[in-house]
Amino acid sequence: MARHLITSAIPYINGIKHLGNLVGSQLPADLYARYLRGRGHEVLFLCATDEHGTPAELAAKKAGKPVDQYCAEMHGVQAEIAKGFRLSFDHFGRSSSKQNHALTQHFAGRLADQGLIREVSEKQVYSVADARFLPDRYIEGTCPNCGYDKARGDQCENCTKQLDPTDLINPRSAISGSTDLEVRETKHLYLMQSGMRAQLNAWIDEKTDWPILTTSIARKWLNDGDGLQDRGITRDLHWGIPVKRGDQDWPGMEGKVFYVWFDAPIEYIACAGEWAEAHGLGDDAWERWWRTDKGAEDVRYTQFMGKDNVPFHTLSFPATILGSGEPWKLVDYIKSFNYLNYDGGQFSTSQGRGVFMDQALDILPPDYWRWWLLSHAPESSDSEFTWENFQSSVNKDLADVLGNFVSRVTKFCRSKFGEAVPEAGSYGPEEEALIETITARVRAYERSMEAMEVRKSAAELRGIWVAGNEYLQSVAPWTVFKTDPDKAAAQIRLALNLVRLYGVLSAPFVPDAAADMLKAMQTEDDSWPDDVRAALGVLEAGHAFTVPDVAFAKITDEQREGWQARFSGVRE
Ligand SMILES: Nc1ncnc2c1ncn2[C@@H]1O[C@H](COP(=O)(O)OP(=O)(O)OP(=O)(O)O)[C@@H](O)[C@H]1O
Ligand SMILES: [Zn+2]
Repeated sequence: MARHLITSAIPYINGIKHLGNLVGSQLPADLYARYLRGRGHEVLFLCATDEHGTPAELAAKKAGKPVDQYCAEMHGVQAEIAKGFRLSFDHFGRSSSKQNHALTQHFAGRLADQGLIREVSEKQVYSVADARFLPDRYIEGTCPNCGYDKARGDQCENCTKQLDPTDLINPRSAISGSTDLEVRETKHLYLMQSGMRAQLNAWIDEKTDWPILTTSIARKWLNDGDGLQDRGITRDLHWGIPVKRGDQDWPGMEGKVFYVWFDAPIEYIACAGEWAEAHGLGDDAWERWWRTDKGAEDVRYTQFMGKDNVPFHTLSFPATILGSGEPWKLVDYIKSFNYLNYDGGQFSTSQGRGVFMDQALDILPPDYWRWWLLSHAPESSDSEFTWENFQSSVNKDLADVLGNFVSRVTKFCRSKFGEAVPEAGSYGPEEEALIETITARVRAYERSMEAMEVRKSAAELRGIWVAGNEYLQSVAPWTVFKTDPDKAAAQIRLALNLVRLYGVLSAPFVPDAAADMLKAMQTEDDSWPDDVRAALGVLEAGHAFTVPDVAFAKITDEQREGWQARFSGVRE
């Protein structure tokens, strides 16, 4: 038994996530966590909401709520939807937790002690009417490039040009509209990442088994142009973690908070602390996952994320950890994803384009989405969601192959032998061949899952389902029954055991259907088939079962067309 720490990129708080976000982080992390638990490993699977920064403040303002209340509510919404998708987090935390406040301040203090923080004096726009500095999105004005009059301080949405707030013509406060603005000096802390370039390069070079997507993005940021740059870790904002040096005040930094990119990954650690607290456990319970001096040497830590998050996880967060000089656990494997696109364009939260997690659950149960998304995960390149593909994959794989197998076997048995595993007959060459095929396929499935090759794992699992169907098709117990009922009984005995096996193997992908299969087989034995032959004998003659309800209804053309129309515009 090994110990696995698994984290998914933490979703930003300002809205409900779309299916791209889901398949790019939380869902494959859940697949892996469920698989490893199924194999008997000890797993701690963590996720949280990423709550600080200007977008959260602005979204709260738009909703007419105080930002802390807005974040608490949105955390509740995201937690509920995560449950709806059966995401099996051991804890779903919040980057605004007291644990993250303390740890973020602790890391900043350590980095300063190690000489890795410097103070920088910058010019920033200050609003006299609002009595505050106005970072990026808080300031609007006319774009110097294209003349668009609602350009933001960080970027013009019209011409996409990256801007500095001081570039804007006729700038005004996005909070009050005031034009009583002036440029003032303000001091910020910078993390001296540039000095850690060689150390980070050497660390990335060790990671020969990481996805190319991960290491190529890391190397680009490390080495392109002037190479990895120092980065500001503080902001002139109200909402965030107050700047402190450990538990001490930081002279000159009064009223400032840490920049969200700095505190968000530290939440991976803090979340373990939240988990321990939620379970009434002490510090040693979470430290044995995170501190190599306190029991975490044998932990394997895997992170899941979309490609835009890779630089922070390969460089900035490791710089924080390594720079602290303390024995914190470093990530062992980063599984990154390309993007899932939506029907000829991109998913977009800001534009409300695509299907969002709450809407998806509104129209179909989680297994349908989980299966399609995972079996089409954007691994080697971007992939695309289309309603046609969704309909045909779900109907073929889940209804025609898996659902049909379960239903045919159980119904046939009920009508010919009754609702218990039949006793007569013995296995012949076809059964032996099937056991061999399934054994080989289960081993291949395990290899793909261990390598976190999501699409390949889905294909292997589908292959295991197909093998059962092909067996049934070729031995045709319904025909055999007429001349040799004992032989048909043996065939059905094996097939019923396959239903249980499918329940065990399919659980990481389609947990609800898997649970239904085990329930119908009236067994709680969900142990992993290390020995497939033995696993196919778990349900002995006489063991009672029930015929499950239709596990997967087919998606009709009418449904598809309706959803296609409903999700073609933008979310209001
Ligand atoms: N279209 C996509 N396909 C796959 N993964 C995605 C996609 N868009 C975002 N992600 C990933 O989803 C995870 C959660 O994203 P986050 O909440 O930070 O939103 P985001 O990256 O700002 O996305 P968006 O801009 O669409 O809201 C991140 O790991 C991100 O890389
Ligand atoms: Zn412009």
